[in-house]
Parts: sequence; C-alpha cells; structure tokens
Amino acid sequence: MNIRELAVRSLLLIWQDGGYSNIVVSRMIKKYALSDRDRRFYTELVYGTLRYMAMLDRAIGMLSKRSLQQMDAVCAAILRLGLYQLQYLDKVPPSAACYEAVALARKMGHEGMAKFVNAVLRNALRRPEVFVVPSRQEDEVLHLALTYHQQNWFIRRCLQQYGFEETVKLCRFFDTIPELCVRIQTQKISREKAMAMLAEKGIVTRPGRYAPESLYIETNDAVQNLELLAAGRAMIQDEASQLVAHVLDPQPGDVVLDVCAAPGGKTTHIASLGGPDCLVYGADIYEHKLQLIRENAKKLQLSNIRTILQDAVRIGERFPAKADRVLVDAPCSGLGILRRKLDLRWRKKEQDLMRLPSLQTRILNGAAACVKTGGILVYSTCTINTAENAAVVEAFLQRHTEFTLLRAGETCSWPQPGKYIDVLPQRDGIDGFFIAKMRRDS
Ligand SMILES: C[S@@+](CC[C@H](N)C(=O)[O-])C[C@H]1O[C@@H](n2cnc3c(N)ncnc32)[C@H](O)[C@@H]1O
Repeated sequence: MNIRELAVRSLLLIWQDGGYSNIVVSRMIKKYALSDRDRRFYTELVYGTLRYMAMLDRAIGMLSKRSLQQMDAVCAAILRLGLYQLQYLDKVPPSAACYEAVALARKMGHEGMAKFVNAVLRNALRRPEVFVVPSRQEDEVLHLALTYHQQNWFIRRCLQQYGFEETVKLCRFFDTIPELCVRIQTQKISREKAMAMLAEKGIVTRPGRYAPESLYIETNDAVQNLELLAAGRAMIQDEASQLVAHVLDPQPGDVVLDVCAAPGGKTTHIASLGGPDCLVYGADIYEHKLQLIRENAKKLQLSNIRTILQDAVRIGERFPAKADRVLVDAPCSGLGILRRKLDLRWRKKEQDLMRLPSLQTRILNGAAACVKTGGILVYSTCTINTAENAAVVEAFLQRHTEFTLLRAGETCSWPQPGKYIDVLPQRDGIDGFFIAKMRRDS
C-alpha cells in the first residue's frame, strides 16, 4: 500500500466516519504490517495533517475559489495532506509532494480532481504568504489559534478566562506530546520496585508528583511490550485522573457506586484502594462500555467490581441512600485533555458546551440520592470550563443543603489551597481536571 494513500484513507476514516485517530492509526499499522520507516512516515503524515488543520484549511480557502464545504471529501483530504508536506515536511521535496498528490487524486478521484489538486498546490508554491500567521496586533485570536493549533472559539474563551499570557502557557502545554502515564497496582508491586524492574530493561521512568501510584514511562516505544501491563500490575491512566479515587477515599466494608464508570479507570482504582472487602458498582448508560470495565477488572484480577447498566440521572430510584461513597465522573467537554486527542480538538463545537451543565446537574442529582447519611459524594470532570465545574457544584449545594463541601485535597497530597482540586495544566503540568468532595449530613 502506498503510504500517502494509506494516510488519506486514514484521514477520511477520522473525518468522515468519526474514527479516533489513535485507533485508526494503530489498526492501519497492524493491518499493513508497516516497517519502522513506513510507520514513522505514515504517523507523521496523519498526525501532522491533523495538527496543522486550521492552518491548512485557511490556506485552502485562500488558494481555491471552491470552499472546503463544496469539495469532495477525498479531494479535501488529498489537498490537506499535500499542503502539509509542501509547507511543513522539509524532507519531502515540493515536486514529490505535488506529483504524489496529483497521482492520488487521479487514482482515488478522477482527472478533473487531479487537475484541481495540481492547480491549488502549484498556486501554494507561488504564494507562501498564505501560510503566514497574522501577528498578535493584527488578530490576537487567529494569531494564537494558528500558532498553537486550536479552534478560534476555544482561544476566545481562554483569553476571557485567563488573559493572554496564561492562554499562551496553556496552549503551549496542549501543544506538547503527552508522556505515557501508568497507575501502578501498588497492592501487587510498589512503585519503586516497578521502576527498578523497568530500569533493568532499559526503560526510563519518573514518578508522578501528585498521585502516589503514578509513573511516567519516558521510553514510549516500549509500551506495547510493557510486562507490567500484561501482568495486571499497572494500567494506563493519566496522573490527574488518578487523584479522583484518593479523594473518594474508599474504605474496607464500603459500598461504592461509580455512576459514570466506563471504561473503568477510576472504578478499578477505587476497587484496589478499598481492598477486597469494599464492593464497587460501576454503572454506565452503554452496555458495550460495561464490557470494558469487566475486561479491565479481569486484567487487574479485581473481584470486588460489579457492573450495572443504568442511566445515572435515575440511579437514585434504584439505589436510594444505599451507598457509602458515590463518584460522578461526569461526561464533559474534555477541555482539560486537549493535549491527547488531536481529532477531538477539531470536532468539539462551542454549542456542545452549552448543553453539558444541565446533563451534569441531572446526573449529580440522581447520584446524590444514592448517598447514605454520613456518606461521601465526589464530582469530577476532565475539563477546565468553569460552567461544568464549580458552577455545577455550587448550584447543587444551594439546592441540597443536606450536603456540605469538604476540602477535596484532604485525602491526597494536592498542594494547592482551596476546597476544590482545580488542576490547571499551565500551572501544574498535568491534564486539566476538576474534583469536588461533599458529605451528606442528614
Ligand atoms: C468521563 S467518562 C467516565 C470515565 C471513567 N470514569 C474512567 O475513569 O474510566 C463518562 C462516562 O459517562 C457515561 N455516561 C454518559 N451519560 C451517562 C448517563 N446519563 N448515565 C450513566 N453514564 C453516562 C459515558 O458513557 C462515559 O463512559
């Protein structure tokens, strides 16, 4: 398979069929058994085109009379990929980038498409100014959006929330490639022992600063072969997300309800921390996702997890005042983890943000009804959007005076002051996260 054609087909799977880039890419690498060299070129083409999409689309708009919306999806993908190589891949000579793009348009489209692609790419060679990023003075939002590969609305919101300097720091953070972070199952192996074991194999690691089981694997290529993962002694989970189970602080004998549980990162962590006498129910609204929780529990050999198919909005009717601890790890905009998912970064729409607080509120209300008197309720998201975080919790507390806000950091070593754990990526160097802890008093 021609690598550029594979890249175009992958981009179409991501843009047209809603495929996740990491899954599409790893499937293709496996399916076509790509050599190391081909794999590197292929991933560079796919991820590079995805990263620079705002810039590439703006250039296409300036170079072609036809808008992207009027274009055939195959044609748009070939143009984006061609322009990416022309502008950002020094190792590809411009003539090769044009020639290959035109040949692909002929093969995957028709002669007319080939002529059009040829005209746009030749035009790009004559007009390098289409790739010039406007200065801050000319257009602050566009300047940041194109420099740091984000959508304009996201930049606008950040500027309002943080101001220019902080927005730059945040965008720089989101533009880095995240290191792989695992959660060591310290019931089976200590973090120090795991580090020593990996060091013997030449794998460089670094303990996380905040979560006691977190370990960063600096030699990313070794992931697939990580014995720790295969042996159920570790699980891939970001450090910020590892704080949640510590805030919930499960105890032996507790009944815990994790109402938005799939794929079970936090459910398995809670079950490990609570020990075999702590019973953890992981609920989700999608049956196929419950299977992921069961698979993760099996991999980690945890027998104290049960799964439940249940809409969290109505979970209180099924388990009224039955749980000692309840976790709501709510569906959210994910604006704290934009470093991870290049494709999601472009898919997110500002309108989607508007409907989330009402869903989160309904889920939190449903979950609250499950908490016993004296029990704990934890609310978390992986977003930095305050409307989905403190605003949801504050409105909840006003309506539910039977709950008291506790300091979320009291059962984990979170260094920042304040009642909430409000992880700011640009300050804390990990994914953006929000955690609130409440107790039911009556
Ligand atoms: C942020 S994810 C949870 C991640 C999970 N806690 C973990 O650590 O692996 C949110 C989950 O909520 C589920 N969800 C969305 N709406 C729901 C609802 N109304 N009731 C129950 N689960 C819901 C989604 O299917 C998704 O799996």
